[in-house]
Amino acid sequence: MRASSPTRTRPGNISSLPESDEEDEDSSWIAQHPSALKMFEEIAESSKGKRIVMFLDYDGTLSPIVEDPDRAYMTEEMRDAVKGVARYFPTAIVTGRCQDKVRRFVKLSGLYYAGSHGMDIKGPSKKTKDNKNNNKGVLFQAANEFLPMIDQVSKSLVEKMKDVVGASVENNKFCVSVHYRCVDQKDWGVVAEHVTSILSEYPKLRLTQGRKVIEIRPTIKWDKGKALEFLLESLGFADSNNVLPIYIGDDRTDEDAFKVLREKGQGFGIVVSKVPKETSATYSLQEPSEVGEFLRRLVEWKQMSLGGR
Ligand SMILES: O=P(O)(O)OC[C@H]1O[C@H](O[C@H]2O[C@H](CO)[C@@H](O)[C@H](O)[C@H]2O)[C@H](O)[C@@H](O)[C@@H]1O
Repeated sequence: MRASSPTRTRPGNISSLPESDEEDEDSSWIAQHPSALKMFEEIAESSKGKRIVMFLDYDGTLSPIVEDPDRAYMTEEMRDAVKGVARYFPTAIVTGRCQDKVRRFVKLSGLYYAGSHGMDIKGPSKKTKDNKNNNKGVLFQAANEFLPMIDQVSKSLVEKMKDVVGASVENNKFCVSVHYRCVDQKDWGVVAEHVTSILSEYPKLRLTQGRKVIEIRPTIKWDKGKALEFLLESLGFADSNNVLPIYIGDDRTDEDAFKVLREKGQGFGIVVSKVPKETSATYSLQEPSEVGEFLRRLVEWKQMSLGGR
């Protein structure tokens, strides 16, 4: 499972190789995926005459990675930055988390939320006369028939992981996450074995991997890339040249969205990573604080272009 964490393309394990090799490698990666902050003017320039649509992953992008998934809070500064962006551009949170949970973390109305890797998409909620949020914003649920199965598999995993110190299971409604960040590395194999043995009874479910997490999800052809396409279409931008989608994410599952943008030749993927890794993103940012800075600059630039409003 070592490879399931963000990977760094390292030379072979020969200890005498000079450190500078690594620096060369880093600098060639950064040349291929330059900082979105350094390239801000170019990005802003290419959006002229186009409508920016912003797609934001949550964990590792808006909130720093922490040990306890239930405490992955975003800062108030980040919340303000996202709120600012959403004031000017349609904005979606696209996450592996279940939609309700990420909504509780982000705490902003007026956004699109695509939870469970895009299998559960809801538009901005509207308040009814009695001031309750209505449900009309539901746009899409890709895998309803899998709900009982996901529930069942989640319960079996909870049971099975009881004997692995540090492992935890998170039910994300249309998918399940098995976390091993806090598991001693010598027991990672046990986690993998438990997951594989349970999954062998569910041929309609598959595994993907994220940052120290194994994700179990339906075999349907749906991912964050499909969610991005779906949202662009819902916003009226299918086959439009007047749109500039920007997707910011840190994880392997975000690569599906980066690939869609690359294949469409439209917009940009921005990967959040401190280390070189294989990616289809165009630009990079090092960490969530830089994501916040990028979002704030976008807002300032938009306000300037509107004459200070
Ligand atoms: O698509 P994302 O929003 O990036 O969600 C992917 C997974 O993110 C969360 O796990 C990750 O963040 C946790 C909190 O920082 C960290 O403890 C864990 O090791 C990371 O993998 C979330 O808890 C998972 O359910 C998501 O699938």
